[in-house]
Amino acid sequence: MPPRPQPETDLAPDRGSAVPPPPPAVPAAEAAAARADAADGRDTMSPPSPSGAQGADSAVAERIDDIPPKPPLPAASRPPRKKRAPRKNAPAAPAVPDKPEIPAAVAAASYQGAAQEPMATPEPLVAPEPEAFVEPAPEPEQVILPEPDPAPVVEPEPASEPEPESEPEPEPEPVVEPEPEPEPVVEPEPEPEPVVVPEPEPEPVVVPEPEPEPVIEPEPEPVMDADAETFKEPERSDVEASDLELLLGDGDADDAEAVAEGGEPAAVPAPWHPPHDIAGNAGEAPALRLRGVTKSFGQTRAVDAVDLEIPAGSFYGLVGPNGAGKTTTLSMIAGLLRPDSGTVEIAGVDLGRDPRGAKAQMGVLPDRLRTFDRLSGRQLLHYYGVLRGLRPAVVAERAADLARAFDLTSALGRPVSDYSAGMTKKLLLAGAMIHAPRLLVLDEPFEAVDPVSSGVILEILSTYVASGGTVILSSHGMDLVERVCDGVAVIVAGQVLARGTVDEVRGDHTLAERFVQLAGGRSDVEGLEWLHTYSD
Ligand SMILES: Nc1ncnc2c1ncn2[C@@H]1O[C@H](COP(=O)(O)OP(=O)(O)OP(=O)(O)O)[C@@H](O)[C@H]1O
Repeated sequence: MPPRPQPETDLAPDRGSAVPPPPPAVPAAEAAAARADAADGRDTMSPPSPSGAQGADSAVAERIDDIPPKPPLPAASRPPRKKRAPRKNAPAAPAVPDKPEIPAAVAAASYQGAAQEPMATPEPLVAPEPEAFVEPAPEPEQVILPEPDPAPVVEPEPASEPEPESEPEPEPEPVVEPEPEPEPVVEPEPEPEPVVVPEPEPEPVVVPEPEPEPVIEPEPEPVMDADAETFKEPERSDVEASDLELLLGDGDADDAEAVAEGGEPAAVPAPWHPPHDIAGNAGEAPALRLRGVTKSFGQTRAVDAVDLEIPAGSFYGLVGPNGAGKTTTLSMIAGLLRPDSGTVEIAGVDLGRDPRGAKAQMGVLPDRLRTFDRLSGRQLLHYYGVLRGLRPAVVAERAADLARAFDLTSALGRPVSDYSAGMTKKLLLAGAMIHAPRLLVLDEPFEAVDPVSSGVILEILSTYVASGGTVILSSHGMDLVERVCDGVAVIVAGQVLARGTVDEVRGDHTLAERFVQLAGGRSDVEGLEWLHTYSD
């Protein structure tokens, strides 16, 4: 060990009373490390053991054994022991000679001096004179002498003094112990559990089939109890809502607009002489009768004085080129549009005068599949049925039957927005049928529907017609119309150019050929030669 300047003055008087053998010289680096440990308050004064630093650790471990066991801590929350880590790297142990036990007070005093003059030690190491080494050794013993027991026998007591040395060390550890205690409070890592719990939430989102009732109950009121004026509300709000409510309620969109603007609620019936398109029972009101129905959009006359009479139990087709006025005509039949002039009767009930009574006898598949598509298929069918005044149990039973017929059973729990176009069309067709109306008004019911489903729909409709129901549909499928319909009307530019039974209309041609004749033939395709030049 290097000479320690501070103890020299204190130990001079008693020097020689007990002089231990001089310790061997210590390399400068090790001595500096030892002093660094001393400056940190570490136990470098304890006699070096054969194992060096490990011996010091074992001594500390023995002291730790006297401390009551700590509660187990989670690895993550256990604080790092900063004071132990450097001790493992303490290099002084191997070369430090044996030293006598030194009381803690002396050690503290001597290391205080060392800490005050840390840079003075290297110089004595450069000149390792034996005299300098003799001085430090007696230092501890002569410090003991001033104490009550001068006899060297008392020196063993210093052996008991190390105990106080060991006491202060455990002190920091008890300080460490309380620290972990609060951490166990942090342990409640049950936090991840509540995080895991929310995962099941998506399931209740998928289950929301009890929702239909709360969703449906509020809205039927304005519809079922409505008179013509109440339809101003759906007009103001939502196009989709108004479509469905108008299909089921008392008025139509134009009624609402007219009433809101202070105009007349319905068109004045025009004089009309019924053309009997197809044979019906004498004296029985036709399922559908149009008299001079006209509708214009600005300068465009979409429907121009259309007359139709369709007996009950008919399967009737409305055909025509794009923009001919088919959808406009069907919309006026359904009550979605109010004619500019003319009248619409459903089973003898004037739609303009008694929209509620007329609509109660109709089921409508509108052209655009606008609906409440955030509902599931089952919810939407429930909505349709309850709005029609059916009891929920009846609705559920019929919905299951229709879904089975249209191969939608597995899709009933899914939102309608996720349906394909064909699935949506079949679902809305089921909704149009759920209240068993006398008349079905279907705008292109087979569009986007696969052949299998088309066959199913045709079978259902044929059975429906055979039992007395009436169907009027629009379609571009001439073959289909020719095959399944009893009567047909060809409408071009808003006017009916031909009507009657299918045989009457097609004559000696196919219905497609007759359609082309009436619609004006093929358009001019000249001038498109550039299409064959290919830009690449
Ligand atoms: N809301 C509207 N506003 C303005 N014009 C309209 C409106 N609805 C339809 N029309 C016009 O009325 C005419 C008839 O349209 P409609 O939809 O009834 O034809 P369509 O026979 O059903 O055609 P498609 O076979 O293509 O469905 C077209 O000229 C169309 O542009």
